[in-house]
Amino acid sequence: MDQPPILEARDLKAYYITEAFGVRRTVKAVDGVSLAIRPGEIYGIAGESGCGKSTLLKMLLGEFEPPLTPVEGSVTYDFGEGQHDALDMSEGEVTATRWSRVSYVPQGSMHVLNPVRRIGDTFHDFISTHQPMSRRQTNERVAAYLAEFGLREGVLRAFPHQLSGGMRQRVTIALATILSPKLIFADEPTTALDVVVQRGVIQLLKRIQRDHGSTLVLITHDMGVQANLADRIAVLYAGKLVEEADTRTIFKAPRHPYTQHLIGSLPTLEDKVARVSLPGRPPALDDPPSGCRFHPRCPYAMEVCKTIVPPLVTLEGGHRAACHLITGETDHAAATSPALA
Ligand SMILES: Nc1ncnc2c1ncn2[C@@H]1O[C@H](COP(=O)(O)OP(=O)(O)OP(=O)(O)O)[C@@H](O)[C@H]1O
Repeated sequence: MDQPPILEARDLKAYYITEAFGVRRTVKAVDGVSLAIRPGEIYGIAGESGCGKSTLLKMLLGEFEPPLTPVEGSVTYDFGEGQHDALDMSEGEVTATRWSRVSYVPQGSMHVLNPVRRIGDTFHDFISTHQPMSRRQTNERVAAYLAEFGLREGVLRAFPHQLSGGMRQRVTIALATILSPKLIFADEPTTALDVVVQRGVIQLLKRIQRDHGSTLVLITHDMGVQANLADRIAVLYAGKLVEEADTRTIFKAPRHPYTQHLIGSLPTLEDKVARVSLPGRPPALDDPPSGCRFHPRCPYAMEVCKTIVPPLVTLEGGHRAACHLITGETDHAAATSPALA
């Protein structure tokens, strides 16, 4: 029997709700997202900047504060002992869960590494809040763990600014994974690193996921990184999940025009000239386009796309996509199916 999902979001709506000078503004950054992440998989969340990836991450982590407000739906974790509500954890549950069960590799290592503390002190503070340990014990444990990441013991005595960007990112990943969490979120873990260092970080994440048997949720706009790491990919556009499938299907047979665009804009070795990107940008989400939110940029937009939101339909092999081109096809197939005649 299939294991239950380790993380599940059902019809999740999370909006930034602000009020200034009596004017209320609602930014629908996550608008009706449902997804289920299986234990042990690498699940990629893709989409251009402004599509709602970071907002979705905050909700999946259960770490949000006003103006971001959960409006509808649910997020649940299941670590094998039944479901927990991720959006309504007590302070005690947050402390027990964060880092030891659910951890997070943030965008930019400087967010978690205190610039005026040595790396060893940061690790000690961090580990001792979860597991009482002497300074010597933490140093030994951390040195052994850092060695697996190709980092020398001397790193423990260094300040963050004394390390290269790639070393800092490896230290951040070590910090997020030393307690063997079951669920790891990584937010743009390779952005801002050069290509060679990127490759090292990708291999490192793969190895951790394999060795610890953890589940990795990878948030990145970079489809090249998604292709290298993810088992399945969800594509977000303007706060909505527009397509989800295993990585091979996403790259070989994408059904949503937005996914086709994301993949089509990836350079290949055969390219002699730069690829042309799709004009326009994701819309502002306080007043998103009616109907399909992608219709103003879609090369195949039809009348129906301007008014009716396409449903997310399930295709062969659990592939899901939300596009009227597909719904039109399936309606047509149903209408002409001899079984239904
Ligand atoms: N604090 C905020 N108040 C109001 N709107 C916000 C706030 N933070 C983000 N938004 C809006 O929410 C939408 C989704 O933003 P989000 O940062 O989640 O997207 P993203 O895909 O992660 O992009 P990026 O990669 O640039 O972070 C955008 O339209 C953004 O302008």
